[in-house]
Parts: sequence; structure tokens; C-alpha cells
Amino acid sequence: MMLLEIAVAAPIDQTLTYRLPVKISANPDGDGTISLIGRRVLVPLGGRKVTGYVLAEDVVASGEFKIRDIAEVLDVKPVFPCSLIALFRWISNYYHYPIGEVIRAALPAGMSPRSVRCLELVDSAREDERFLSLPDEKWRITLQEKGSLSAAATKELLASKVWKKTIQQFIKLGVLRLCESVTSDGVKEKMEVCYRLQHWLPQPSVDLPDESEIFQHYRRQLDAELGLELKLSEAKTLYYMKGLEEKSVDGTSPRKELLELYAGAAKGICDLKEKRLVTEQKKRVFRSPLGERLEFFPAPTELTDEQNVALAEIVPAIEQGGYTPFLLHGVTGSGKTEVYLQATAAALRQGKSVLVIVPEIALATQLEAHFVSRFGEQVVLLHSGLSASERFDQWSLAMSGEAKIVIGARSAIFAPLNDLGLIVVDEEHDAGLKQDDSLRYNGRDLAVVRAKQQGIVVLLASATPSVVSYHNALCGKYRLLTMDNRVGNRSLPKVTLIDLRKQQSSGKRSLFRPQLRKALEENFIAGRQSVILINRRGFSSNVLCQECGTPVQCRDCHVTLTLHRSTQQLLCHYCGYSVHEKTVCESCGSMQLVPVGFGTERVETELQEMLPLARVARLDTDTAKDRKAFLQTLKLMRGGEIDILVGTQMVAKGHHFPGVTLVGVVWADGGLAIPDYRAAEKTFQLITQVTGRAGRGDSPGEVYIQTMRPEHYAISLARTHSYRHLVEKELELRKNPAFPPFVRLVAIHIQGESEQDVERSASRIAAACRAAVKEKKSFVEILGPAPSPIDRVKKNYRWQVMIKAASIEILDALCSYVRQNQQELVSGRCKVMLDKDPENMM
Ligand SMILES: Nc1ncnc2c1ncn2[C@@H]1O[C@H](COP(=O)(O)OP(=O)(O)OP(=O)(O)O)[C@@H](O)[C@H]1O
Ligand SMILES: [Zn+2]
Repeated sequence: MMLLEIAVAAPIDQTLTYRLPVKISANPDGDGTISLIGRRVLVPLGGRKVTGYVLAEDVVASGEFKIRDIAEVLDVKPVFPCSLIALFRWISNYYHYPIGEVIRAALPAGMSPRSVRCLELVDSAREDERFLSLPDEKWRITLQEKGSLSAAATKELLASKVWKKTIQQFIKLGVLRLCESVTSDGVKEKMEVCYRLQHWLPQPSVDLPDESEIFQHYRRQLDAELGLELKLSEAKTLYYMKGLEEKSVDGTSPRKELLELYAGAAKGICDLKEKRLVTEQKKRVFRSPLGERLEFFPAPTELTDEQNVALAEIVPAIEQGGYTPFLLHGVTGSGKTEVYLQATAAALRQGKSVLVIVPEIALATQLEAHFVSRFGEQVVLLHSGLSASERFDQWSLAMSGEAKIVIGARSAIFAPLNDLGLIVVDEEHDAGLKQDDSLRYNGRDLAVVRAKQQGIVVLLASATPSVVSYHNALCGKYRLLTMDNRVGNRSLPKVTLIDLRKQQSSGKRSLFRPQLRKALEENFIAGRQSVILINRRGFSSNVLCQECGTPVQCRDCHVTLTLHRSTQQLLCHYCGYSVHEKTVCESCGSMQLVPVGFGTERVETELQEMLPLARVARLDTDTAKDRKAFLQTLKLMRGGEIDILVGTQMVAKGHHFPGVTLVGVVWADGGLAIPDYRAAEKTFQLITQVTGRAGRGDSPGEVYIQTMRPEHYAISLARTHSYRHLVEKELELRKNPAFPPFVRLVAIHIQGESEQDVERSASRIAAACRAAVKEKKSFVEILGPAPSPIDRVKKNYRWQVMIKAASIEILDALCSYVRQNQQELVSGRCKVMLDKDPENMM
């Protein structure tokens, strides 16, 4: 009898031991060799049954607890590889999160295969009188006619108060039985018909005056060189196939595209197939989420010197194997993507697979096109925009080893790739890599941990690495690679600061100062594209009562509402609460409300007024809600069909828009006022990233930055592209008072509907932590308790205690202490959440 170590999907910190009873076969297919590790099982826990994940077999019981039997094996094959188990254990320890819940969070939601139970009428009991004498309910008739019920009908029946008992009795009598079956959602990969040339064919000459002559000539050429006596339709088909072959990764011509070029190819192909000049095959298609074929990017003819230097370090590390972390600091447009592609090729040559993590889905789509152009069908994309069945598809392709390259957002760090050789993290500084609720992990940090555990290469890359990562590189924890120059000797754009403190001279007040205005007008007239950054969405950031000055606030949060003119709403950006824009002041009842401040919508409106003929588009979380529309906007921008793109930080990240020559920042220092020790770092990163969108094509770029604080180092250093100076400055400042990288942080969040309970709990937690660290010799500091900067969200009051410590062990000891004593420390229905290495300070 085998004992199993199982993580249950419940808030329990430890794994549990269960027995695999003899009556349950681990391998119903009769294959005795497959291990249970990585599979899901159903186990009794208290009075219910929950999903468990098998982490180890043949374990030894501690003898402390009574060991129970597992109820069922849910999967016929593992759903995650053994190599991930160490990562799950690490995450559970590090983030102080129950291990079963870690695994549940790692597996795609609603992932199949899953087990379902169906009620069946036992064959030999078809004539059972007791059963036949039951009332003519729909379920009974179905059972009698079809022999079984669907999983949904079974579930409903077993939950019904009226029939539950009866069903159970009939199961006991052996008339009915419950059958477990494993299903997967029926979505298949998309396939298309392709044709392949079976013969070498000469290159057609194209410098003939008209088309029909080209085809005639090609027909004669094929006859002369290869002795093929072809009909004109056949020669014409071959001519187009030859063209498509060159554009494709694997030398095939998709039927759909061929017919679009030449309708007569349908007939031509039939004849050519008969003559065995062409064969037909089915191929998996990779479509962009827009349903279109992905753009094709040819490989560059040669690498830049800096790319060569970087790869001369990365490739041997991949070939030799072993844990090697790299930090690639490459300025915007230096060709980092090509480095990822070459490194990937090196890993594939070793028979290894590759994982690419990006902070944002839009970037994943862009990278996907590059990777598919180079590696074809070996690439899958894992992201939250997929339906459950699509995600299952991608997941199983990775699990089976069919897909060698997985690209995805942070959760793709759990991709079930077996033979990893390389993990790439693009835009490694980006806050989007951190999950901000439930299991609060950082995808970049997990990439490093996974690489270390599996002994492989990890490549963190950014034009503006996080100060912490760069510090790690300076200390020798990571190997630093630098690319200081743009591809093709393009220069970084010239940046001009515009001081917003200087009075606007005369005329209408505008969000754009004359210099930026003029540049925008000239750029538009010259037929070039511009990008405008304003890191706030909505029309205005606040709405104030003109009579008493009170801002309109959310009903459930301590947050002022933002005016969204396009939907005529005042909207809470924290909980989504909204009221019509024509509302009354809560405090005095006046209807005179005035918008103050500005956001993307207002900037868009003003631009459109300023340049009525320009095609202006907006990119922010509001317009990005519709994923298709969002990707469409990016595509139009790349294709030059938008003149001015306005947006939040979304426009700043990693996009390659070759036509953009002008970038404007409406208000650069808004982020400096946020209570976050990284406010300057983040401001610098945002400006540098958006600056990097200019001048990536043939024409050089220029950038105008409007700011109230032109002398602030985050802004003046961004003007001169001085990343290393910024790091020096930040490291100096973070020594005292101490902040990461010199200390580690954990934020303890306490939330609840009763303000008093929350405050009391926070105080007790802070006091308990203080008492616990009294004796400690190394540096530790407990800050708070204090209300969070946004101290009420969705009816919940929020307080926090922040702990800084020089040693991670002390932090961990305090976290464990708080969790273990939660019952005594926390009042009423308050919730406590630990956020290690917090990213969001609000
Ligand atoms: N060796 C090369 N020769 C010619 N073109 C190249 C080469 N390497 C990269 N490129 C091209 O240079 C452009 C910029 O490269 P890429 O988008 O990778 O920049 P990046 O370093 O990722 O910048 P960012 O940080 O802004 O995302 C792309 O169009 C890419 O195809
Ligand atoms: Zn709200």
C-alpha cells in the first residue's frame, strides 16, 4: 500500500499523507509504469472531499496522524512536471502561502482534463421494478433510454433535496452507479491545408512588361529546364507557390492564401497533385487574436557588435548548462529581441525548451510574431486572454514537449516545460510582473528561482533595469551585459524639457505648451507619427463642487471619482463604482460640479481640436478592455494609420513603432508625489521608456517633456539618458533611510469593514512584531501601524504595518509568527495579507 505526499487545495500550510488503496488503480489504462506524481486526486479532508496534488510517492508516515485513503485519481496523466514541485515548495515558504493554494494558482483556472461524475443505469438492472416504478421524471426517462446522465444533470440531481436520498439508495442496491470520467474541453488546435513543392523549381523572371507574359514565360522556362509540359493554370499556380514558399518559415503555401492570389489554383493544384509535383498536408495555424496571420519578421542579415558580444557570453552558458543569471541592460531599440531569439536558438540546439516572460499581453503578442517567424510551430502563447479550452491546449502542448517555446505573462512562469534550458524575462523592471492579489509573487524573481533550481540560464532584460536588479549585477550576483547603442547607428532621441512653472503667455490655456504644440503640428504636416504620454486615464482626475469645494468621492472607497466623458460617468478606479456625471454634491447638495485636472480623454479631445484632420487614437485601460480593439490600435499604429497615439504607460512599453518621430509627455512629475520609495526610479523608467518609442525607424526622434520639476534628478537624468547615474543616485539615497536593495521589505495589510477592528488588529500586530524583535541584533525596523495611503476600498478599511529587515530570516520569522498567532492578533472579521517585496505601496 503506497503512501503519498499530497498538497490539498485548501488553506493548510503543510502537505498531508494519504494512502493509495488497493482498490484504486493509479493507471486505469493498465500501464503500470506511470507515476502518480503531478496528478490530481480527490481526498477526504474533514467531512468533505477536496482536490489534492500528488507531490511524492512512497513516503514514510510520521505515525502522528491517522492516514486516510484517497478517494479517486482524477488525472490519467500528470498535469505538471516533477521539476515544478521544488518551485511550488519554495513559493509556499517564501510568500507564506499554503502549498495547495500555490499549485491551484499555478494551474490555469478551469483547466482540463478534469474529472466529472455521471450517473449510469447498470445494464443488468434495466428491468429493475423498483427503478421502473419511480415517477416519470426527466432524469429517470433519460437514464432508461440512454443509460446515463450528463455530468451537469448528475450534479444537479445529487444536489437535489428531493432525489438525493433515493439516488443513493439505488446506488447501494447496485441499480445505479456513479462513473468518473476525465474530459477535456473539446477545443482543438486550428488546422489549415498547405501545399508543398516536391521539385526544385527555377526562379521565375519578373521583369517582363505584363503579367500574362510572365506566366507564359515561366511555363516555357519550366518546360525547357525541367521538361515539364504544363498547362498555363499549372504554371501560374507554381509561380504563386514559389512566391509564398519564400515568405513561409517551413516552405509551404497555405491553400487559403494561394486561392486569394489566384482563384484558378484550385484546379491547378489538383492537376499538379496528380503529377506528383505538389503534396498536400495539414498544418497547425497560429493566428493572432485578431484572427489574422501573424506578421512575418525576417532574421537580420548580421548582428550588431554589441549583440555579438552579449551572445558570446550567453550562448556558451546555455551550452554548458548550469545556473547562470544575466542582466541585459540594452537601451531602447538596441535589439534585445534579437538576443532573445539567438539565445533561444542555442537552447533549442541543445534539445532544450525556452520560457519567455513579459509584463504585458500586448508585448507577448509582439514577441510571439518574432518567435513564430523564427521558430514556427514550436511556439505557444499562454496568457489570461485565452479561453479555458485554448489555455488547456497550450498548456498540454507545453507539457507534452510538442511546444518548445512558451511566451506569456507572469503566470507563464509556471509553464509545464520539462526540459528547460533558458528563461527570458523581458522588461524585467516592470511592475506588471508582480501579482498584486492572492498569491503575491513576482514573475521575475520566480524566473531566477526556477533557473537556479533547474540549473539553467536566466536572462533578465530591460532598457531600464530595476535598481535592485542592477545592484545585484554590480555585486556579481548577476552577470551584466550592456548594449549602449541602438541598432543601425540610430541615435537616442534629443530630449527637451519644458518648464510648466513658467506662466503661459497669452491666449487660450492649453495642456500643450507652444513648443510641444508646434512640434506636434509640424510632425503631423510632415506625415509623421507622434506619441503623447499622460499617465492618468479619464477626462479629469477630480470633480469638485463649485460651491463648497468638496470633491466627489466613491461610496465605498476613500478615492475621488474620475470623470469619463465618453461614458458620461464619474468612475472609481479602485472598485468600478460609478455615478452619472450630472450628480449632486454630497455635502451641500449643489449641482455645480467642475472638473479639475486632466487625463487621457481630455488630452485626446484637445489634440483633436488642435489638429482636426489628424487621426488620433487613445490607449489606456478603458480602451484596452476590448482586447481586439486594443490589438487593432497597436496594429494601426504600426501600419502608420494613426497620426497621434495618446495613452497611459501602456504606450511607453516596448512597442516598436518605426514611424514615430515625436514623443510628448504632458506632465512628467505626477508620479513623483506618490508615497513610494521607488517614485523617482519609476518616473525615470517611464520617461526613458516612452522616450525610447521615438526615432526607431529611419528618421531621428525628438522628445518634449513638460514638467513642474525640471531640476529633479529623475527627470534631468532621463533627459540625458543617464541610467547609470540614476542607479548611483538611488543607491546612495537608499542607504539612509534604508530601502531595498539594502534591506528587505514585507507589507502586512489588514483589512475589514469595521474601522475599529482593523485599527486594533494592526496595532496588535505591530506591537507583537516589536516585542518579537527586541532582542534581535541585526537591523530590523517596524513601521506603523498606519492607514494605507488609500485607506478604504470596496467598503473595507485598510491599514498596514511595514517591516524592514537586513536579513530575510528575520522577516520570515516575523511573517510566520503573525500567521501562527493570527487568531489572537486579529479581531473580528479582519483579513491579514502578507506582501513580500511589495510593489504597490498604496
Ligand atoms: N542585428 C540587427 N540588424 C538589423 N536590425 C536589427 C538587428 N537587431 C534588431 N534589429 C531591429 O531593430 C529594431 C529594434 O529592436 P528591438 O525591438 O529588439 O529593440 P529593444 O532593444 O527590444 O528595444 P525596447 O527596449 O524599446 O523594447 C527591430 O525592428 C529589430 O528587428
Ligand atoms: Zn470605489
